[in-house]
Amino acid sequence: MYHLAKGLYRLATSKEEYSVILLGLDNAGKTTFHEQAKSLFTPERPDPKLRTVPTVGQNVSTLTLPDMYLKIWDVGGQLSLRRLWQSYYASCHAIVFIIDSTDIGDGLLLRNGAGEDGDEDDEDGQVDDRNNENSPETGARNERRSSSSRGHVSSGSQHLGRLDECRLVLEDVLQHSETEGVPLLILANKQDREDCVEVVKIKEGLVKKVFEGEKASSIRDSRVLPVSALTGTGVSEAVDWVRSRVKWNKESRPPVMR
Ligand SMILES: Nc1nc2c(ncn2[C@@H]2O[C@H](COP(=O)(O)OP(=O)(O)OP(=O)(O)O)[C@@H](O)[C@H]2O)c(=O)[nH]1
Ligand SMILES: [Mg+2]
Repeated sequence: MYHLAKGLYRLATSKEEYSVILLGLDNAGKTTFHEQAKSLFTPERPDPKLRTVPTVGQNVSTLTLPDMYLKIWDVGGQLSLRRLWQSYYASCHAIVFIIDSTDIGDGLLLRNGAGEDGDEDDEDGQVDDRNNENSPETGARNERRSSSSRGHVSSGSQHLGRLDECRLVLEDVLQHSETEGVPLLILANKQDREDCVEVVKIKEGLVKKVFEGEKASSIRDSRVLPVSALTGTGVSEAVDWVRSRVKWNKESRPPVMR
């Protein structure tokens, strides 16, 4: 009787737990996004720690949502750390791939096919609180970006960014057999900055090309959203997208009960 009651109690109080991995090049804003998500969705509601350092290893937290726990794995994006990502693929329920929209070279995206005026996608409206003057992206941080950006290309005064590196890394993630069918959210981060590339250009010039190369059999839920992890704009919407897509995909990737 005791065991039955205990079992029923557990059933009534337990929730599904899903896991999501944050991927992207170093300096993309994964840890900043993670901090904002924790601040919004953990019971303690801690202030986000926005002075980040490059992640070596992993940061983990569990968000408490009304209908599930969402475990976040924030891993390091530096080149030497990317080989560790694959150890998370089999157990993750969604992938959030974060792009630094100020470091993928506007010029290159346009040459790769996205029109200047692009077809605006109403669904994915731009984040409109651009406050570059107040941007805490300091000189020191920019230094960090230059030194860690192995794929960073510049030609004269033109900053061509890390578009190719970003594309290759994303392709590599999606080609891995263990990520097949896993919902993918691509976040065009740093949309608060004046020099960011608009989400429509990122979709046309980068994401579309990556998907064209995907195996025809690999059907996955995907979405591109503009965010500013630093200001927090779009973070809640991003978490909500993940929440709905992992549930949708639960027959393929069942949750664990907690
Ligand atoms: N302006 C602006 N800066 C941002 C934004 N998100 C992150 N940053 C800055 O970008 C830098 C890198 O952010 P992190 O969150 O540490 O980047 P990361 O992807 O975790 O980097 P690794 O751990 O090395 O892989 C920091 O200086 C952040 O303040 C954003 O939305 N807007
Ligand atoms: Mg980090």
